[in-house]
Amino acid sequence: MISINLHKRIGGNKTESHFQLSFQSEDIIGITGPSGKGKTTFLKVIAGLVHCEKGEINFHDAVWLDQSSNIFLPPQKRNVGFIFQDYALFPNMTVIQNILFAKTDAFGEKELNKLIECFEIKPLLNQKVNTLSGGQKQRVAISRALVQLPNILLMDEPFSALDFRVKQKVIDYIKVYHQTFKIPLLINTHQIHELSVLTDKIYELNAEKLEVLESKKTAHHTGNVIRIDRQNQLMEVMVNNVHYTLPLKHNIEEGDSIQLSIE
Ligand SMILES: Nc1ncnc2c1ncn2[C@@H]1O[C@H](COP(=O)(O)OP(=O)(O)OP(=O)(O)O)[C@@H](O)[C@H]1O
Repeated sequence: MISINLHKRIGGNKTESHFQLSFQSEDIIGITGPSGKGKTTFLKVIAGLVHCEKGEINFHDAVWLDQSSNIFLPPQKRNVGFIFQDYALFPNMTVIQNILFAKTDAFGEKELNKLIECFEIKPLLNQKVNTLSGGQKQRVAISRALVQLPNILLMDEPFSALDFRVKQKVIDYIKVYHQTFKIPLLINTHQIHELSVLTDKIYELNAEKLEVLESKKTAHHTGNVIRIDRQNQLMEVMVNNVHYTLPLKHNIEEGDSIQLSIE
């Protein structure tokens, strides 16, 4: 069990925001909410990059943070994978140098080749990162975090620069990666439909606290099919103002209502 309980003043706020959640290694957690409420800041506190006013982080049996006992495990000992909004790649290194810098031996060559293939970065491997487009940089940043096999993967708007087709491939890869390595994922995004295809639970950081927005374990709804992508055999379904991207079912047309049970 991973339990996080943090209090921090965000921006110039006088009151502290409260960020509290618990989850298992098998979980993928989504966090959404209005801009500037502190989603990125709280991810940085979990990584140990930013301090908070008050709080505890228990990672299974290890205490990463306990302000009341002056316990603060430094970032390098937490082995956190962080995908930053601005990618934070080494600009003068090539793509493969960036990836190999982070890669752990436990992430084998075969797995690396599969990732390179799936993320479509093979032609870019020997290019300097500062010559890449935003979407290409983002794929490298995700790759670099994945090959690290971190204790937890913190992803800040990880798919924002990817086109629809590549995004589906990356999301599918991450689902399998998560099932294989059982690394918990915390994903910040405004693109809530991206979260819905991946996450077990979605929280919203709003009004200075974190609230459950959706839990897949209880989601059984009627949805409207708002878009069909026949090329990739996907359909976009809207349920209670949340978008889901799902495999296309037979005989479904745009505008249809369908029953959606998500486990
Ligand atoms: N390095 C910094 N120095 C000072 N203030 C900062 C810094 N980074 C962020 N802030 C402030 O902290 C507040 C929260 O920012 P944060 O990036 O955590 O919000 P967010 O919810 O992730 O926003 P977004 O959804 O736009 O990414 C904002 O008011 C921002 O101006």
